[in-house]
Amino acid sequence: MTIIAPSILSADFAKLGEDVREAERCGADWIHIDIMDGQFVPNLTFGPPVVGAIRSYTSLPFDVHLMVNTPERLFEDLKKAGADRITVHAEACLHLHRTIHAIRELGLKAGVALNPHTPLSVLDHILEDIDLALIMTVNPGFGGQSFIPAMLPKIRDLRGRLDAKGLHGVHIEVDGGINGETAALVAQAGANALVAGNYIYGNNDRASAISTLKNSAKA
Ligand SMILES: O=C(CO)[C@@H](O)[C@H](O)COP(=O)(O)O
Repeated sequence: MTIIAPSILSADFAKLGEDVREAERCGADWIHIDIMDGQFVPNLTFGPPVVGAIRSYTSLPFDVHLMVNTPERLFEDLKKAGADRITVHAEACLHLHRTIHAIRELGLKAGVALNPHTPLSVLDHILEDIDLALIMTVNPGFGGQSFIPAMLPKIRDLRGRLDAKGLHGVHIEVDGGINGETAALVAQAGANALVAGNYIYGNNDRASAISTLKNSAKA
């Protein structure tokens, strides 16, 4: 079953807790939380205190996507705030293997995100060490951008590499421009976790948006 993770970047920041609760009621599987530092990406969002503030609104796993430089400085605070999985950008980590293990040593699931231009080969020697690979299907920083179709062969290639190594438990997550049409394409290519911001939070009927994503991914 495909995992649907609404990105709260597109939620109403004035009522984040309620929007997170609603996502759970509407059938979401994870809550995707975008933390941006205004340096690694041009946008700035929030940090661990806000993650902690919304924790009591849902029992869904918190899937934290760190678009920040030196991400390791946030790990302990994010754990205390209730994060379940933390994804760092390969481009932001000089010592990626060490960084991933620092997440796992806290008892959290570890993911690595790749910008559209970053080759899969950066994951070659750490595939066994990760719980999730996040293929960015837009350039990170903003919601509401258009899906980059050139990411489809990248997803397919990653699925092949994971299968070849028998790593069936590693999630392939995609993020950016996911809607009813692109959900089907990325799922066919091998993605099993779909992040969607605008498509869910921009829709008055969020339950129907989530079920459309699930059905498209299944088709
Ligand atoms: O990480 C990001 C953007 O950098 C995403 O999580 C966006 O929030 C996705 O938004 P949509 O493209 O689905 O509107």
